[in-house]
Amino acid sequence: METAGRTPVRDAALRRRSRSKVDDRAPSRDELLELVAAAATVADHSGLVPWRIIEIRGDARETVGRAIAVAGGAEGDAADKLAGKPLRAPLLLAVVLSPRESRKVPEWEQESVASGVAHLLSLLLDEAGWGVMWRTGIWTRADAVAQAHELLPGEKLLGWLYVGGAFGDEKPRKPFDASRVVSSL
Ligand SMILES: Cc1cc2nc3c(=O)[nH]c(=O)nc-3n(C[C@H](O)[C@H](O)[C@H](O)COP(=O)(O)O)c2cc1C
Repeated sequence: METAGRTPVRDAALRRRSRSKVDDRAPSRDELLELVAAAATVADHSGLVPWRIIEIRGDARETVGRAIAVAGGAEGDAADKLAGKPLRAPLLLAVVLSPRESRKVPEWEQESVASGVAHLLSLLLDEAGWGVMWRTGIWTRADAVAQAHELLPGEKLLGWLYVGGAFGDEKPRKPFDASRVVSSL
C-alpha cells in the first residue's frame, strides 16, 4: 500500500508516552468533546456505543479519592495517601463500560470497544499536547468506587485517564520487535 511517506497515525502512536506527572492545565470541556467524538470512531460491533466517559475535575476528584480509600480499607496516613491519588491530575476521565442488551454481541466484545475508546482517546489527548496516564487499582471495581461514580446497574469502570498539562521531554520509546508476537499458522 502506497502511503507516499505520510504516516501521521503511526507517527503519533510511536511518539505517545504516558506521563505520570502533569501540571494544572487541562483541556476544556469543548476540546474534550471533540476528542471523544474522534475516539468514538473505533470499530463497534452493531454500533452499540457500550461506553461512556465521566469528566471529573476539582472537588469531584476528592469524592473519588474518598471512595478509593474506603474500598482500599486503609486507615490514617494510608487512607490519606489513597484519597490523594486522584489529585495528581486536574482532570480524570473515568472510562465506563455500559453493556447493552444484545444476543449477537457478548459483553467481552463490548468491553473491547470501551477499551479501544480509552486507548484511542489517550492517543488523541497525547497528540493534542496533553499529558495522559491510564490508571487503575485493585479498588477500580469496588462497590464504594462504583457508587461514587453513580454507575448504573451492570456498568463497570475500566479505570481513569489522568489528564493534565505535559511538561519536559519524555524518553522516546524503544523500538519494539514485532516478530516476538507475530506468528503464522
Ligand atoms: C488498563 C490499564 C491500566 C493501567 N493502570 C496503571 C496503574 O494503575 N498504574 C500505573 O503506573 N500504570 C498503569 N497502566 C500503565 C500506564 O498507563 C502506561 O501505559 C505504562 O506506564 C507504560 O507507559 P507508556 O504508555 O508510555 O508505554 C495501565 C495501563 C492500562 C492499559
